[in-house]
Amino acid sequence: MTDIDSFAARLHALTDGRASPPRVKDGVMTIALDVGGLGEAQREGVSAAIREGALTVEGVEDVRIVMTAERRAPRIIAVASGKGGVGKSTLSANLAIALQRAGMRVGLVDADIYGPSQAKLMASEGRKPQAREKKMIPVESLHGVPMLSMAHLVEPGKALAWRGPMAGNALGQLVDAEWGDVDVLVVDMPPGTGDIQLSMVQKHKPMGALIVSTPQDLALIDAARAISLFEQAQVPVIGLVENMAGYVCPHCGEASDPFGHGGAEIAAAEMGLPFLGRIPLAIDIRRQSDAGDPPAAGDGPHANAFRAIGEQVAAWIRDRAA
Ligand SMILES: Nc1ncnc2c1ncn2[C@@H]1O[C@H](COP(=O)(O)OP(=O)(O)OP(=O)(O)O)[C@@H](O)[C@H]1O
Repeated sequence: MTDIDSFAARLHALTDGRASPPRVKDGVMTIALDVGGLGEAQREGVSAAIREGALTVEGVEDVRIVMTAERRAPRIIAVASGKGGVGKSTLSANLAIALQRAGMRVGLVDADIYGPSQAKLMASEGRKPQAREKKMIPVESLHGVPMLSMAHLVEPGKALAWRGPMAGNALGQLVDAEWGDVDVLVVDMPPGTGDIQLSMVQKHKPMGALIVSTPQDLALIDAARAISLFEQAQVPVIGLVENMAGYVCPHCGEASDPFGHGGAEIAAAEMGLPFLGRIPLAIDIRRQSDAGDPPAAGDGPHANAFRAIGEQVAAWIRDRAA
């Protein structure tokens, strides 16, 4: 026999937070289950598992599962780094596209309130979000990923002189927008471990975080700081990505490692975290990013590098959401 509290904890894990807290009256346990987005077989599988577990709770003779199709908020995947300029925004944009190509419904939020760059990277500059019932409606990007960034709200080139709480509110508006049937929201975090990052992990509870670093020691020390922020907030770190690894000269073909080689993979192993892959330092990646044409949307070795990372993240999300 199980007690109701331990069953409630198991229920949460079993349903990925889709179930209401269980209530028992006259031997009947009642649970509301949000089945929005679940297929028939998944609904039946989850219901059967709930029923089986519920009947082991002391005093429960029958189980009533009320299915609701309430839309749930998208799951958040935060892309973070300790240091600025290591390629978070580049990875976020390409990850969003790679996840979409892996069959997920993806949205993108630029949480870099003071230095937004996603509108440029995703070719959606100049678009203005509409609002419905006080919620923003994301703008469409050229690549079919709905997105929101401060860049869609403020005039280009204007500096934002906001204090922490205002920036936190702005982030809330971007994240709690009208995301429709989006099931995964990739959030491009600002660098470091300040107010926005705290408000992100505390208020918006990402499902997982991806950490980007360049291979050299200094960047890795900062990455460790970002990892510890997520770990303290009990946000699982999906893994580490090494960016700007290895440079192949487009003229002579000679390979060099301006920022060192393999540092992030070693650091990931030391911290017991998965290493998800490396993205080379390549002029084409910079050029295409500046032109609003993320490599992941095309073909070739760079697209493949982002796709391989996207597939691992998609598998991680599916594992957790199953
Ligand atoms: N793998 C790469 N090869 C070549 N250039 C790259 C690569 N990754 C990123 N860049 C370039 O480096 C610059 C910084 O990248 P990006 O803006 O993605 O970093 P960031 O960590 O988001 O920066 P910030 O801290 O300012 O938000 C950009 O000009 C980008 O095009």
